[in-house]
Amino acid sequence: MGFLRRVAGVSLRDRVVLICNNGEKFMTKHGMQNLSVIENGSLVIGSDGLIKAVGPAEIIGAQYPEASFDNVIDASGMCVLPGLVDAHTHPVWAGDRVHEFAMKLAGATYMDVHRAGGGIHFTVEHTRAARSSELLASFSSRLVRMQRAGTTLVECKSGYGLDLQTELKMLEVIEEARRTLPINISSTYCGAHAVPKGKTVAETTKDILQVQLPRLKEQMSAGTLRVDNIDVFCEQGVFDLSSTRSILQAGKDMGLNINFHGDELHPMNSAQLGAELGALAISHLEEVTDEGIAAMATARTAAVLLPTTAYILRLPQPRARDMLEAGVVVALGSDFNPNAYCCSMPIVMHLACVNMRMSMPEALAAATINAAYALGCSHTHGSLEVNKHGDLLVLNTTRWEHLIYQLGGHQELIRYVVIKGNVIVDNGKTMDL
Ligand SMILES: N=CN[C@@H](CCC(=O)O)C(=O)O
Ligand SMILES: [Zn+2]
Repeated sequence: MGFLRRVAGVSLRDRVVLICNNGEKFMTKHGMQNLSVIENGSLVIGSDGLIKAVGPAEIIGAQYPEASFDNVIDASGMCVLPGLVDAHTHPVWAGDRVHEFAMKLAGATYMDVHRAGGGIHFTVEHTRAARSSELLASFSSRLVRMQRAGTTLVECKSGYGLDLQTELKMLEVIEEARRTLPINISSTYCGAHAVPKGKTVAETTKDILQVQLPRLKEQMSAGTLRVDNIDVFCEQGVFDLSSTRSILQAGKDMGLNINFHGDELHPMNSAQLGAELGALAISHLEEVTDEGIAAMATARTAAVLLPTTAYILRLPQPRARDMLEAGVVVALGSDFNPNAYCCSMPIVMHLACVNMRMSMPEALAAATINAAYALGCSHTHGSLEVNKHGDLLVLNTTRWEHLIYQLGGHQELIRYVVIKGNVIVDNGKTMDL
């Protein structure tokens, strides 16, 4: 047992929700409805932060006497889940947009605000002016909030720079957080988030292809920046299908995963384009067509659904049920951004269940294994299986469904958040349900 010299252990008398137990990289409808759960289980995390064993408590207990552990969590009467995965966020920015929330409540649409020079443009102005240290400070506190709500892996986009200098500043801030904070980060270049004021789509596309992406490539090759995904906001009045195609293809040629915004406010055939380009994921899809759904199912392109956006903007709900029936890999994201200010995946799952008609097991699979798949990380994250990261939540309840059922109750329900075997959040409270 040499490798177990410094072991963090979780010993349980109750339920461990594995999600899946057969090395699945994603789950479709049937699997999502039949999550793998062990009653009275135990789980062992090694000193390298990876899961070493998980199974019935008697078997694991015999293999690993408690004396071999640095840290033992007795989770009797509680339940254990994989850390939540947030597959879509815009968390690096300066300047909030609470004034625009008021405008939208009074009837303005998202595009009304955008065309009037607000929305993304407002945030770009403030983010360009902000120092890296300010961006890092606010970004870090948002990440801490996400961790407290159970997120252990989060996708983080750039996209409030729209010029080389600010896009790099944002990506460097994301990189710094990745190096210094426990939460796992998947980093996305989203230089095509909007067409900057005073520029055309053609000029912007040219700048991205000829200036921004080549510079990114240099920094990635030099090892100074790690970027995982490429994103474009494919939408009427933003990037059309042809500019979206050329930017995504160029990113793919650099080794980035395609993961973009599509079919949100208008049907754009984004889903078909993504499927054709081998996109790992497409987000939003409120306006996806039947053909788009079929194409995504065949290509195994994940649909990252964002219930907060449809809720806040009063959009039609994404067609989660049709996607699940068609065999699409459905994932969830918070879409945290100055328009949709939500750091909580438990709230996102609740909205997905009520507004998009997903069941609680479907929502949990969409916020764990399928969200990890959308980020190309489901071989290491998204379920409690041997050799995956020891990222998990311990809840103050025997029924994990409380995490979704109790709208906004996650702070009291989450007792521990563990990332790679380290306890990151310890709420030390007991509660009455
Ligand atoms: N739709 C485009 N992008 C974001 C909103 C960004 C913003 O409004 O700042 C989204 O996913 O909802
Ligand atoms: Zn977004």
